Amino acid sequence: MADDIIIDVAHVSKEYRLYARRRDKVLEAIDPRHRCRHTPFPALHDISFTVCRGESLGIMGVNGAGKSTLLKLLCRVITPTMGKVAVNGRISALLELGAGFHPERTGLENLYFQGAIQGFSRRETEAMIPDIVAFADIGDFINQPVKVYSSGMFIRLAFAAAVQVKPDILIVDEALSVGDARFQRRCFARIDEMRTEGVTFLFVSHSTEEIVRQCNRALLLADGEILMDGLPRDVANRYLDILFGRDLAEEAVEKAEITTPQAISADPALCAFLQDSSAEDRFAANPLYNPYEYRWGNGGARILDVMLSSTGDPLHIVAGDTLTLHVKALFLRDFFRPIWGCTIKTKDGVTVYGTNSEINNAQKAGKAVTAGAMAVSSFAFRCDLAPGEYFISLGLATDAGDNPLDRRYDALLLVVHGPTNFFGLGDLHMHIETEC
Ligand SMILES: Nc1ncnc2c1ncn2[C@@H]1O[C@H](COP(=O)(O)OP(=O)(O)OP(=O)(O)O)[C@@H](O)[C@H]1O
Repeated sequence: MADDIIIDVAHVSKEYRLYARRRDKVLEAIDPRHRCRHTPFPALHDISFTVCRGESLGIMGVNGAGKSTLLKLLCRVITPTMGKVAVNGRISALLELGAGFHPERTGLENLYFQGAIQGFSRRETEAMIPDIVAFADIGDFINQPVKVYSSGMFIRLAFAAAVQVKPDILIVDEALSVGDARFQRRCFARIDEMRTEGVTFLFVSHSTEEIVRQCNRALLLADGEILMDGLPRDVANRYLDILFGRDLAEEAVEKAEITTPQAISADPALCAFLQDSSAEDRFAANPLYNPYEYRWGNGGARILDVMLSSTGDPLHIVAGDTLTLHVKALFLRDFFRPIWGCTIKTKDGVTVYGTNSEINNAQKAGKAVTAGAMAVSSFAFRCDLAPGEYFISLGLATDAGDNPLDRRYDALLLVVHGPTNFFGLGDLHMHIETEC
């Protein structure tokens, strides 16, 4: 294995055995005449990838895709049916909640026990314990049997122990999500420190945003195979695609009899925008357009065009300008209450703000439409963002629980210029007063 490769998974398959009845498993184990009383279930099929030292790899996939199986193979909790897993370093894993903790033993006793399992002497474990206890911050519960812990306490202790043993590879499953927000923030801050120290990080999460934020590479698993290996944002988009489908109905556009909105405006550019009844997609001609947008939806409607107006110069947006995004869509079916949405994210995927006509109580935006209707919704806001680059996503959905009609993720790039008198992402217009 090359020096910088810390994990090498080569043609790995994992087959579980499913038994119709519990006694079949026992019979199979003890009696050679009953050797085949199971149905094989392939959880992973011919998986190959390598991870380099210092990489942060996110793993996504729907329930049952094989994520936990893969992590268990890496941690040697289970062995592959075929193929080879090579790991070149110490792994610390936070897999299933409290895995490895004995319920009848106290937190402290479990720490000594785990230390011994990991190959530390009692003295070494003793030296680590004050830091573990301080990080876990569960007070006197450290002396209580872990069976009385809440799931949050469990994960606090498990995480504190996992990071204290100075691993080369830290593996975190969904487990962290049971910790409260403050603890999660401390965990991710600690993970950040470890990553800058060169620790390799493997992270399974259903939160695409968290993976985009924490990882520099991502794998997408589907039905036990690697469907995609790439940049977290691209992989996250593909994952959302699997979750919600992507079947825009091109032919329906041709069939629709189009009616344009009646709105008029004093602004000639806006007037032209409103009256344009073409069913053509005009995004590519917009100066804000991001050609790497990710689009998906069930084709019930199409977001065709967008126009940005501003109290300042729409081509040079300055923090504090009031902006309006006019979004035009063509509906290809009747909808009782379409929901128009808009989200603003940083370039690395952190949502700064998102809303839609439903939660925003914008009754007029959500009024019924018939097939062939073109409608324009406007999203007006004061752009109190820090100078920087942001992606705007637009979406149309219904409250009927179907897939979104059309979603255009990161469709526009908004560049905000300064100056400002704050730091952070958004201007809260803080007022500072001092009395002496
Ligand atoms: N011990 C087992 N015996 C039989 N089948 C199993 C076993 N463990 C997992 N499986 C099956 O293997 C498949 C992959 O499971 P795995 O837990 O790896 O998926 P996952 O992607 O982690 O899912 P989730 O997001 O729900 O945690 C699933 O269909 C699951 O039912």
